[in-house]
Amino acid sequence: MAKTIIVSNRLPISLRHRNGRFEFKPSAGGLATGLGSIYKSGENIWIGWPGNTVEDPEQRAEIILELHDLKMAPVFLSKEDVEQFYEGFSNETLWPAFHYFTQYMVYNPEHWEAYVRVNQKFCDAILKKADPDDTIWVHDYQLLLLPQMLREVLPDATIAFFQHIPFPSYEIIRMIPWRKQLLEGVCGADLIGFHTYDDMRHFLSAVGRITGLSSESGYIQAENRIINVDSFPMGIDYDKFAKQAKSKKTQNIVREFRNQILDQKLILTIDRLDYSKGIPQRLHAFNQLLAEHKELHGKVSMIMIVVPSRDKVQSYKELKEEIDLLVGRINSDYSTLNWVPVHYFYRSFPFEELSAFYNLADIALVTPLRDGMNLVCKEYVASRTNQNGVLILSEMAGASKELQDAILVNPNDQQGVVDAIYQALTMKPAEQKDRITSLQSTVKKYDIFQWVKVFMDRIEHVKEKQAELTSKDVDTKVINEIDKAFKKAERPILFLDYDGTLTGFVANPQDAKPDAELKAIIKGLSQKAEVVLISGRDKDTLGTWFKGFQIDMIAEHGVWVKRKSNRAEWELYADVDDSWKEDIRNVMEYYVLRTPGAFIEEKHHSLVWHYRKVESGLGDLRMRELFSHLKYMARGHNLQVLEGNMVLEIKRPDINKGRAATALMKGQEFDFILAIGDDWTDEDTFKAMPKNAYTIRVGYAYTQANYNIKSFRQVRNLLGKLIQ
Ligand SMILES: O=P(O)(O)OC[C@H]1O[C@H](O[C@H]2O[C@H](CO)[C@@H](O)[C@H](O)[C@H]2O)[C@H](O)[C@@H](O)[C@@H]1O
Ligand SMILES: O=c1ccn([C@@H]2O[C@H](COP(=O)(O)OP(=O)(O)O)[C@@H](O)[C@H]2O)c(=O)[nH]1
Ligand SMILES: [Mg+2]
Repeated sequence: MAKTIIVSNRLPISLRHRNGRFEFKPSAGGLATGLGSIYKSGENIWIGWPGNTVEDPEQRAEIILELHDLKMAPVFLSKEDVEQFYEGFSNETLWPAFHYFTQYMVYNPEHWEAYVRVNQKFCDAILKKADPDDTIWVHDYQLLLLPQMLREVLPDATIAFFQHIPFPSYEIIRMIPWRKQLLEGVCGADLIGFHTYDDMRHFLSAVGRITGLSSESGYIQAENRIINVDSFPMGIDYDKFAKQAKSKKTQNIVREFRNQILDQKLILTIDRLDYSKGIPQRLHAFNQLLAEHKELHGKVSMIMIVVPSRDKVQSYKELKEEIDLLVGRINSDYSTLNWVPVHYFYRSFPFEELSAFYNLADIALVTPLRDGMNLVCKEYVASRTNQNGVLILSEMAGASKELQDAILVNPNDQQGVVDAIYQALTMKPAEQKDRITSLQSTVKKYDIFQWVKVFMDRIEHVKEKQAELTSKDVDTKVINEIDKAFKKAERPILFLDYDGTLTGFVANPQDAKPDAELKAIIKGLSQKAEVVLISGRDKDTLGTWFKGFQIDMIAEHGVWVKRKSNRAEWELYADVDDSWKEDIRNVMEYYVLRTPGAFIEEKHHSLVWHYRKVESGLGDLRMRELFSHLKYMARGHNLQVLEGNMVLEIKRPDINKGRAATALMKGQEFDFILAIGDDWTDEDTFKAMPKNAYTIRVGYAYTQANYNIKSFRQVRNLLGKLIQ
């Protein structure tokens, strides 16, 4: 039976050195809890780094055995791996880039090499455990290359990826020299998840611009499959926090603390040591609050927990010093014998004590400058079982998209943060209750178990969608069937679209000339069958490229036809009334003037507005504007506006490839019909074909055709086989 493999840089345990031996401490982290039901069942497993360097082979063997019982398998990292892959590329290049701290980014090719090497190490470890049809769920920015590495060896595996940190705008991603490899790496997955819609749209835009893969409604069209990109805001184990808040143990700790701080109001902040968390900025705001509101002295204090993290990375070391200094300054400026403004702890706390802090705090001040999600704010909400307390939350945390009833602040607006703290300190119990109750219902509903379920269901959905599209793939069996039918036929006919079907796409349409291979194929076919080139191209280009070929040509989607006899001239196939063109051309020209790079192509029956040379993004925007403008005008003229690949075309609806193909076959009997095309204009051809025809759409889009085929290369192979 297929199994599920969870992969993350860190395993949900921590490995500690004690008395010359290693000890494991299982992590109670949200992700570990949420995924517990998955990796602990059946043959499933979690693969990752145990979080310490272990060189001794005997110790390694021991660790492997012990982890095996916990349903985990380790990937051992050497000291160099830790320095270059973990501290280096992951936390000195990707982390600052993805959190918009470009000033901390390091561009070190050795770090990049280590990143590739360690991703490969993870891949090898997985391959030792994985079967071809397993589901592999990869987590986070340390492993961006892994999905594609896995895909190359396990083409049919189900691979999903979730990123826990933000995905920044293309403008940031483009700064990374290895951006293309990184994006292509992630695109090895079938499903790619982010915490928020903004992360996902940034990702889609970067993929479009950097890899050239296009997408629609969250589906990327890769060469041989679709990839779904979606937003899955992660939750916490709500009941665990709510239950712990009421437990005897936690309540005892709360009472003890309360006895010491009496009726002081408490502001709680909890973060890993990280510049993305905005800790110094928060201290500055607290300092300003104390300067502005003398009446609060002795009545309010801050409990600041900073959990040590990545302290070998230079920017983290400096941050630690800055925080130490600031806390020292505030306390030395304001402390009295019985009041300390900032209680600062540089360590982590056990769950019961953490819960006690959440319980005690009148206010949680969560003001990261950037955060993928931020779970601390959700844990605070879940712990407020007395329905009071105020959450102040940064707009820059993913969680702010869901927690709209918090007091939302811009962490860069120091005065705004000061005002928010004051508002929280003076908030009436009734308002506190309203806000916290509403926050609780959100956090409770979208908890970590719901998150895992929704993500896993989505994986299944994507696989079904992929299967639907590839079920019609032209495989060897189909090729043989077509070949046999073709060779048996006495009067075969072939309708072949040109761009995207017989050749690939190029930036300049005039460069898509037929090469020697294609000419040979068409020539060969024309000796055995009626060959009809059926294209949207203008007649002069087609006529020049295929001069002297014994084939029929339909140009401009069916406006012109040229039969194969040598003396034949281009004939108008449709009577064309072009009186509408002037009005429409004027409008299109206006949009050309406003859009550098855009141009108009005039065909007999249509006008086409091209934007493939326009700055990416702007082209789309203008096209949408022009679309709605033209749609309005089209009604009056009985015209049809169609969106194509980087074009907007307006034309008469009764002229199309299907009509032309039908007219060409009229009164004749063919015992073999094959039609191949790659876009919506070819769908008209497919629809017009009799039932016994073979119809093939290039690419894995939804289609009226009986079959899909991967690319023009496979089309050439198929046609090549017919003339052998
Ligand atoms: O493994 P470390 O280098 O010690 O760092 C700890 C983890 O930090 C990051 O957490 C993020 O995930 C949270 C849950 O999705 C999210 O709420 C938060 O906003 C993120 O910063 C990181 O993504 C993990 O990979 C690290 O293990
Ligand atoms: O002493 C502590 C302080 C915090 N946390 C946990 O650390 C996590 C921090 O997650 P968050 O998403 O807020 O930030 P990240 O560190 O992932 O960037 C939360 O689940 C906290 O409960 C902890 O285990 N021990
Ligand atoms: Mg085409």
